Amino acid sequence: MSAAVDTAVTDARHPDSEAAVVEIRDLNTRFGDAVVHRDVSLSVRRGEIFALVGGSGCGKSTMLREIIMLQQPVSGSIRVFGREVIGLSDEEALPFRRRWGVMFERGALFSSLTVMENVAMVIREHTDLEPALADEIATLKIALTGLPADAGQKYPSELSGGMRKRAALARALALDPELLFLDEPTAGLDPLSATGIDELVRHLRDALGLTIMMVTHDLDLLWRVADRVAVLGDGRILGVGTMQELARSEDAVIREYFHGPRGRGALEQAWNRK
Ligand SMILES: Nc1ncnc2c1ncn2[C@@H]1O[C@H](COP(=O)(O)OP(=O)(O)OP(=O)(O)O)[C@@H](O)[C@H]1O
Repeated sequence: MSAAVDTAVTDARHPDSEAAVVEIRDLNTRFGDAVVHRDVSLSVRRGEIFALVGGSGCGKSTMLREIIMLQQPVSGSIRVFGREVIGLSDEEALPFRRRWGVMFERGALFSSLTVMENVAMVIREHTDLEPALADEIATLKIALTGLPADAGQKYPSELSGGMRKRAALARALALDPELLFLDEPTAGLDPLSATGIDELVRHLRDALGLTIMMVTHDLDLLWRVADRVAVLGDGRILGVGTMQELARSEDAVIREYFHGPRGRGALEQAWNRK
């Protein structure tokens, strides 16, 4: 591992608590005998786009699910906005759920509702706003994601994959979150649509001052938007740093990830863009 990545790992293990929006310490997760996370520690700082990467089945989505309280780890600490979230009741979890937005891999839109109804539903569920005002806010959120004005009246099945991702993002933004979780935001998209989502993610962070934590396999997305990246493997964090730092790492798994055939292609494109 290079010195730069070493420093970054140390930094992640002893995060600056004040600036950390998500802070994970000594997280252990097991399913039966299968160990998924062993003493994993990392932190996501306010305002950054932080990505979690690693091979299939290494526990990225599980970690996301633990942070958003859909699943419980065996042990460890997960602090969000400075407060421990492990073990909270549904009622105690509600104020947290209002402060973050989540976009799941498959969008998780209700197929029987229009895009507008999907977004407005979240606003109505969590606020006392009049339906007309909830619809107005939903329209704004839909526009914010770059969808055309008529998209609100369409059903998810009438949209392209890229438009569905945008609609899911509009729903994740419904309650003006400070923190956004994205699970594979570009999965299943053609390169052009994926590039549009890359730009949108960065634009939303800059325009709304969001903190974004995402799980992705998309190396182009990582090069384009991630401020810092954590590589998960063998239950541990193998390295944390900028893409430039990680690309210089001597860790065998990280090297394979960044310098294997797919990684090389993305690396070349990243250099060509400079
Ligand atoms: N509820 C569960 N019960 C049992 N095993 C589970 C459960 N959820 C996840 N696992 C296992 O935990 C491991 C990590 O799964 P997870 O979905 O977090 O991986 P991932 O890194 O997100 O993978 P991918 O990149 O393929 O989406 C896998 O071996 C998976 O089979």
